[in-house]
Amino acid sequence: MNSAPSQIQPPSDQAQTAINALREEIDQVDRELMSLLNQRARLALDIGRLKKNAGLPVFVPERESDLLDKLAQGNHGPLPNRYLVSVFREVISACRSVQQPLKVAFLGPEFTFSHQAAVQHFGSSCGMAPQSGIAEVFREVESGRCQVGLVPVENSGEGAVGASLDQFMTTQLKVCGEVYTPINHVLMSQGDDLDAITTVYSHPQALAQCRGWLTRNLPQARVAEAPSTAAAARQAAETPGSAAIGAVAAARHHCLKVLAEGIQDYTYNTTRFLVIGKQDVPPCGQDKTSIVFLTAHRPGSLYKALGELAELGVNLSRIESRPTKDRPWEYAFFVDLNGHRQDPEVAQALAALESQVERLRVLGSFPAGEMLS
Ligand SMILES: O=C(O)C(=O)C[C@]1(C(=O)O)C=C[C@@H](O)C=C1
Repeated sequence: MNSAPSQIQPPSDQAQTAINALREEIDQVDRELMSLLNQRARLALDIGRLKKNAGLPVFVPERESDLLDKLAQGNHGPLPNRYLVSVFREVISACRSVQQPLKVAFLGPEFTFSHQAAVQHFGSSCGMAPQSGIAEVFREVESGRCQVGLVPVENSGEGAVGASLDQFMTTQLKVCGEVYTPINHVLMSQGDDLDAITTVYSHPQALAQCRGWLTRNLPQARVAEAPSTAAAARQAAETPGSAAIGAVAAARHHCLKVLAEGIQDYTYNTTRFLVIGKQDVPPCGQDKTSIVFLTAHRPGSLYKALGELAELGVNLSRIESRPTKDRPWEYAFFVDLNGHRQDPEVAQALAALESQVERLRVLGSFPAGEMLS
């Protein structure tokens, strides 16, 4: 894999002069941006003082979502919306932090895809609080030690994350956001020779997602399960002749070489996370609502329940069943629907649904996440 360093020819004097002139213009733009960013931070500080006096939370998901939507709609390039939105997420993150740093609980350790999702959504000017399990993420937010948490709820290939659904059955926390994170697995190692790799470490789910690639490209290697993709990266950094599968951030953190990227068997491999917190989020116009309900053990009860939503033209984006645990062979149904609980047709549908089911809880209405690919 070693290739000779390419010979970079020095630019002509004319090209160098033009580059220098453009760099001076960039310096000027950067000075203006800095001044504007500080002006924006001062405005955020003013808002922060007013919110504090009124007892309002620093984090306002619907405003952040609306602001990013408006910027994306008004953007005429050349920066693609994806890049523009991630720059502004960082700007908002910094302006939020000058008011009060947000503490985010997520399923740790650092440099896993959950960590990546937390940074993607909240920006890097936050206190990141990695937890040892999904239940611990809920406890951190319930106790107030963290204002928000982020938990995985489903993967495009592997389906539902049961441990998160179980927590939603009993918690009083609300869903206040949604994040889609592309899971782009890389193979990382100290060396750069694929043939010399004898062991590949990773989390069982990551190994399962890359099984086909491993069979084709590393038939000689044994696979070894690790508690997380980040732990696998650490193990690869400590074990010569081994490799790990995980996020590129873990490779960077452990100074490992990325030998192959996007090695998951299905190119569309995305995990959906939910943001949990204590606040009710008002509508932003692009909302979803998560609910959970139990139906009576009678023929047609689920059919009737869903019929109420269909009658009012409410679109469902997901339905999932999960054993209730307290009564054997009884199930809770998790449904996500388009719209906010305050939208008249959603409010009407939820009231009608309530009359058909044994127990209904609205987990929260929140700005719909953007599906990145
Ligand atoms: O609008 C607010 O409430 C702000 O505090 C400003 C701001 C921003 O930077 O735009 C920061 C944090 C909030 O979550 C939403 C928006």
